[in-house]
Parts: sequence; C-alpha cells; structure tokens
Amino acid sequence: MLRNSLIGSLRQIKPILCSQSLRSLSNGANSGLTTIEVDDKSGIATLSMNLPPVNTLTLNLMHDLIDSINQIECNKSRGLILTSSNDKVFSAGLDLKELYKPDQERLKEFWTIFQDLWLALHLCGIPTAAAINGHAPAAGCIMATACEYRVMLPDFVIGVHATRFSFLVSKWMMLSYQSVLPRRIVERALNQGKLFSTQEALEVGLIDEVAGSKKEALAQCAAFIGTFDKANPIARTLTKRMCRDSDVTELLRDRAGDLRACVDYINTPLFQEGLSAHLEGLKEKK
Ligand SMILES: CCCCC/C=C/C(=O)SCCNC(=O)CCNC(=O)[C@H](O)C(C)(C)COP(=O)(O)OP(=O)(O)OC[C@H]1O[C@@H](n2cnc3c(N)ncnc32)[C@H](O)[C@@H]1OP(=O)(O)O
Repeated sequence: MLRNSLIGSLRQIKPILCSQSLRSLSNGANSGLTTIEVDDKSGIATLSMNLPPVNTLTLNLMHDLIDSINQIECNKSRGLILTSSNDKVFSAGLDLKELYKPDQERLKEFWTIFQDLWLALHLCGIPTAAAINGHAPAAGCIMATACEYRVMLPDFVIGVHATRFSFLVSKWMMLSYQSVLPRRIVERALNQGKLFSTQEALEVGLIDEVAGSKKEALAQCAAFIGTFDKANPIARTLTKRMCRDSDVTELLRDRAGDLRACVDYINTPLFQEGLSAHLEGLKEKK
C-alpha cells in the first residue's frame, strides 16, 4: 500500500525520459549550466553546477539540474554526486533577483521549479551525495540536505540564514534540514539564521565528513555510494523513499497551497524590505 503510493507519487512528479539512450549523457536538451561526468569504472555520475559567478539557482539552472538528475537516473548510474565547478561557492541559493519586485507569473514558475528540484533530489532513486566544495547558504544547504551524504571542504559556511533577511522557509525546507539535524538544533539554527562553519557543521552532524580537497571530497562521496553495493537496488530505492515519505508528502499534499503561501509572503512589504537591504548588503561588501 505504502509502496504503491510512493511509486504513484513518484510518477506524478517525474515524467522520466527513460526511453532515450543516455549513456553519453549529453546536455543537449538543457542550457548547459550543468555538466555530467560518469566514471567508467565506478559507474558514478558527478553532476556539477556551472553558473558563474556563484551558482545562484535561476530558473535555467534549476531546470538543468532536474534534467540532469533525470538523465543520470535513467542511465542507471550507480550513484550521483552533486558538486560545483566553482572552487569557492557550492551554490549561493535561490536567485534573489527573481524574488525582488517579481513578475507574478514568473515567480509562480520559479517557486514551482524550486519545489520540483527538491523533489527530484529528495526522491532520486540512486544513492546521492554532495561534495560541498564552497559556501552553501540557504537553498544551497537545502539541496545538500536532500542528498544522502555530505562531504565539505574547510573554511566555508553552510546553513539556512533566511531569518536574517526576513525570509520564512516552507515547512518542507525545514523538514529537509530536520532530516539531517536534531529538531532542537534546527529550531535554534533557523531562528538565529545560523551559518555553520565547516567544523561546526561536522560537530552538529549537518555534514558527514570534511575533505582536504575537491578530489578527496569526490572520492569520499564515491566511497559512501559504494557502501550500498550489497543492497538490491530496487529494494534500496523503495526503502529510501519510504524513509522520506512523510517529508515528501508534506509538500505533495498541497503544492498549490505552498506556492500560494510563498508567493503571498514574497509580495509582503516585510519580505521586500528585508530583501532590498540584503541585496544592498551584498553590493556594499565589495
Ligand atoms: C519565502 C522565501 C524563500 C525562503 C528560502 C530562501 C532560499 C534562498 O536560497 S534565498 C538566497 C539566499 N542566499 C544568500 O543570501 C547568499 C548571498 N550570497 C552570498 O552570501 C555570497 O555571494 C557568497 C558567500 C555565496 C559568495 O561570496 P563571494 O564569492 O564573495 O561572491 P559575491 O558576494 O561577490 O557575489 C558575486 C555576485 O553574485 C551576486 N549574488 C550572490 N548571491 C546571490 C543570490 N543568492 N542571488 C542573486 N545574486 C547573488 C552578488 O550580488 C554579486 O553580484 P555583482 O555585485 O553584480 O557581482
């Protein structure tokens, strides 16, 4: 029963393009803001975000990420490692320009694709890991927590600092955080708008390991993916989805409601003023 509902909900959100032959994993259908490299020996795919300067989650980058995740899954790769081709920033989170004085139809499209991206990563059928080779604030952190394992390089920050600029996270984002961290830590960190240093993130369990270099981080993620070798892939996928069912159901139950609530909130003066000050702060930093 539960398995059927999981499979059913997956069908709803993932029009899988598995009819194509995808071993080459070309990015022809997308804007080229992601690259996929499959290691011939291990069969593990590395998915890199490649949108200078800081991998902000624009509509196009989110579209390309979803497309790439689908391709990697369809190609029956053994696992997926999410990383960045920028050596300072994993992802700066949502594109703030899309949220400032937004065009209403575009904002709806933007939020819907952000929901889609989270679902695609959260329900990805193969093992996933994030090689966090740079800062990962806000939605950068949420993407990492949607993966099953996190390896981070030193001297960067990760966390959801939304309250610092009057942002309110959706419940499914909070649950994503809470699937990795104890509830009391999530509550405090979200309220404080805390960005954890790599060391702090390791201490609280937001990340699983620290790596000395990107190469090491990728190797550590690959070693994690290798730990599933003895598991039957279908049983593993169904078990993963069963473990994640309640978090995902929270969003799938009322996607339209979440969209409405977020769009309404983004349009409030409280949010727009906080965002304006945050954007100014980013400019002044220079
Ligand atoms: C209901 C509401 C939603 C709630 C959930 C929210 C989710 C989100 O993800 S909101 C996004 C929050 N993200 C941030 O606040 C990150 C802001 N960025 C930074 O802190 C830094 O850029 C950095 C630490 C990620 C990297 O620092 P650095 O390498 O020094 O790069 P710059 O700060 O100089 O940035 C270069 C360039 O990019 C612009 N920029 C940075 N982040 C964003 C962004 N998230 N959206 C749009 N643009 C961004 C920055 O302004 C610079 O632009 P230029 O001045 O034109 O070069």
